[in-house]
Amino acid sequence: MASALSASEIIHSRQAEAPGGAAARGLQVEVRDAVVRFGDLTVLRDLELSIPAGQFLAVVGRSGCGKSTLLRLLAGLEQASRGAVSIGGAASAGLRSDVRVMFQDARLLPWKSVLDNVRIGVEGGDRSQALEALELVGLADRAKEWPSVLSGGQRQRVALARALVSNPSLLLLDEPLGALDALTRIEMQQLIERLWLERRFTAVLVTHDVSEAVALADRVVLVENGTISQDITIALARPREKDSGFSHYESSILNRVLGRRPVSVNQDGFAI
Ligand SMILES: Nc1ncnc2c1ncn2[C@@H]1O[C@H](COP(=O)(O)OP(=O)(O)OP(=O)(O)O)[C@@H](O)[C@H]1O
Repeated sequence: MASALSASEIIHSRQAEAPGGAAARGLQVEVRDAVVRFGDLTVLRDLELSIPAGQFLAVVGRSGCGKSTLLRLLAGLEQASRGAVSIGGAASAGLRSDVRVMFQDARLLPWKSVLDNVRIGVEGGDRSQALEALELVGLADRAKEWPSVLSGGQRQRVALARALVSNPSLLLLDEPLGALDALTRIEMQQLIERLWLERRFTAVLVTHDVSEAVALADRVVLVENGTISQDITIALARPREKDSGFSHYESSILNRVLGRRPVSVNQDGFAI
């Protein structure tokens, strides 16, 4: 789980460059030979990762393997003690205005209305842009209310609106749906996929849920022993149907996360 952040870390004050409100182009991300240490603990080691612009990447792995640390490294919230991170061709140097992060808890400011929470995400607190973003997530009619009267799923929609209001080029998602019930989770997955298809930002999703990774990602990487041990392309049409192709990816990735030998079935239908 990501450690607590200050409000200024979560909320970037400048708007991404998106002339005329045009869809932001996704940013290419490169991580080269990265090492992240906390004291004596080496969490990421010799990590190599290249994410093409506009790709939807999911990061899976056992609890504590370093998924959130990798995401924080991409966000500029963590520094590599060795190696390099570049975002859109520029060496990473802390938080950027065109990179946004969404966490498992919505982190809304309770003393601000829903609309004002979204306005925080855009330069000058532009009201109409914030309202548009709330419309995108289906909550424009709740703009004047307090976050406390919203459901958990609605609060995450507001957090998504705040993350997307400035049209970011890289969206980093740290278990954003982890606390939601199954149905709300599926609805949110569909919403995130729709917005990604419309805007084509680069997306990196950290999740414990292999099914969610297969439902959303073009590619799934498995973090193990501080580095990327598996890199799987999900060659399924969108929107994803939960058919046999989906189940194949789901069970194959789950087996790899658990370190299990893949199960084969013989001609009589028995597992071997
Ligand atoms: N700021 C920090 N200081 C010290 N140790 C840290 C810090 N941040 C993370 N760690 C440690 O690094 C390791 C990886 O943490 P991280 O949160 O990246 O794992 P994770 O894979 O996201 O875990 P989970 O799936 O449980 O959320 C853990 O052992 C954690 O305790």
